[in-house]
Amino acid sequence: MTQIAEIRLRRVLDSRANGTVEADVLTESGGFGRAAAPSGASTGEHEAIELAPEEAIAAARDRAVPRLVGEAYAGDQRGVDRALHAADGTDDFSEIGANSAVAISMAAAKAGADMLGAPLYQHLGGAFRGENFPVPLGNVIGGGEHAADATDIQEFLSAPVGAPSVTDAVFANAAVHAEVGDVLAERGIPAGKGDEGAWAPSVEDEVAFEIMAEATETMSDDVGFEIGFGLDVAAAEMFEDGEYQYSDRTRSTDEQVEYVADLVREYDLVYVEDPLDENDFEGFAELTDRVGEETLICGDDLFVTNTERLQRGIEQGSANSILIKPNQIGTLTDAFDAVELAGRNGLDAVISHRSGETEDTTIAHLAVATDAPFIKTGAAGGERTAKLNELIRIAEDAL
Ligand SMILES: O=C(O)[C@@H](CO)OP(=O)(O)O
Ligand SMILES: [Mg+2]
Repeated sequence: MTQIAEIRLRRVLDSRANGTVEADVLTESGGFGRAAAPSGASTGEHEAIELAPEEAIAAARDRAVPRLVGEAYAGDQRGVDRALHAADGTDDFSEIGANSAVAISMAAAKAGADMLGAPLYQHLGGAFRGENFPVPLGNVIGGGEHAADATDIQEFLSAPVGAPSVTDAVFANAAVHAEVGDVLAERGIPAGKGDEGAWAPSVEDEVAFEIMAEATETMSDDVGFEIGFGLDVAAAEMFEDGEYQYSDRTRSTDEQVEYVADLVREYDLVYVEDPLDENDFEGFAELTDRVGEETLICGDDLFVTNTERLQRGIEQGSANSILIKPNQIGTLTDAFDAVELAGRNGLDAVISHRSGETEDTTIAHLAVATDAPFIKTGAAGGERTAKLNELIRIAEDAL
C-alpha cells in the first residue's frame, strides 16, 4: 500500500548555504521518500513562487499535509500533485510555496518507488527506461547572476555530444573543467568559482569563447570523441530599457539576434539557452528560424516549464528545445506534462538543476524516466556530482 501515512517538513541548507525545504513522505506500509527543493538566482519572472522556507513549511503543514495524509497514495503521482494544487488554490503556488510543493511531490515519487521496489526512474518512466541516457551539459565558465565580476553570458557549457556512454560524457565534462582551469592558470588569469562550480574569471566574453574552444578541442582530441560547447545567455538578466546591456556595450534586439547567430556559426555551438528576453517570443522565433537547423535554441525563462507558455512558443516557432526545472512549476506531474507536450511537437527536453542545489538526485532519474536527450547539472561540486554520479549508477544498474 502506498497510502501516505506521514509527511515531515524541515528546513535544510542548500549549496549557497541558504535555507530550503526538505520533505519526507512515509507510507502506511513503510515506504519512505526524501527530497529537497532547489532554488534559482536568475529566476524567470513567470516562475511558480518560492516562499521563505519557514513560511512555505508552515503553509504546507496547514493546507497540504491534511489533504495528503490518509487521503493520497504515493504511487499515484497525479493524485498527489492534484492534491497539492487543490491545497494551494492558486496558479503559481503562492500560498504553500513551490518549494514546499516540489519537495513533497518528489518525496512522494520516491516513497512510491520504494514501496514498489523499483528505481525512481522506472517508477516514473516505466519498465523500458534505462537504455538511453541524456548528454550532460556541464557549466565550466560562468558569470551573470551566478558570480560577481565575471562573464556577461551566464554559462559556457561543455557538451560531449560524441561520448559513447553517459559515464564517458560525465568524465569528459570534468576533464574540460580541469583543462579550463589549466588554461586560465597558463594565461595568468585568476579565477574563483561561481554558484554552480564553474570557473568565474573576470574576463570579457570573447576570452571565455577562446578558452572554451581551446579546452573542448584539446579534451576532444584526448578522449577521442566530439566535445562541443553551448551557452546559457540568460539574456533576461541583461535586458533593460529595451536593450541588452553588456559590460562593454549595448545591443538592440536585432543586434542580439545577429550576435548570437554569428556565435553559433563561429563556434559551432550545439546549444543556446535564453538568447533573448523572457517575454520575446518573436525574437526567439526569428533566431530559431535563422539557426534552428544548426543548433538547439532552448527556452528556460521563456517557458518556465509551463505548458501554456510552451504552447505559445510552439505556435510561434520560438524554440526547438525547452529547459525543464520541476521547481519552476511546482510538481513532477506538471514537469512531465511539459516534457510530453515538447516531445509531441519535436522539441528536445533538457532536464535541469538550479544554481542553488542540494544532494537530491531526482533530476537524474527524471531525465532517464522521460528519455530526455540532455541534462544540465554542472560539472564540478558535490551538489552537482551527486546527480552525475547517480546517472553513472543508473547506467550500471547499481542503485
Ligand atoms: O538559468 C539557469 O538555467 C539556472 C541553472 O543553471 O540558473 P538559476 O537556477 O539561477 O535560474
Ligand atoms: Mg537558464
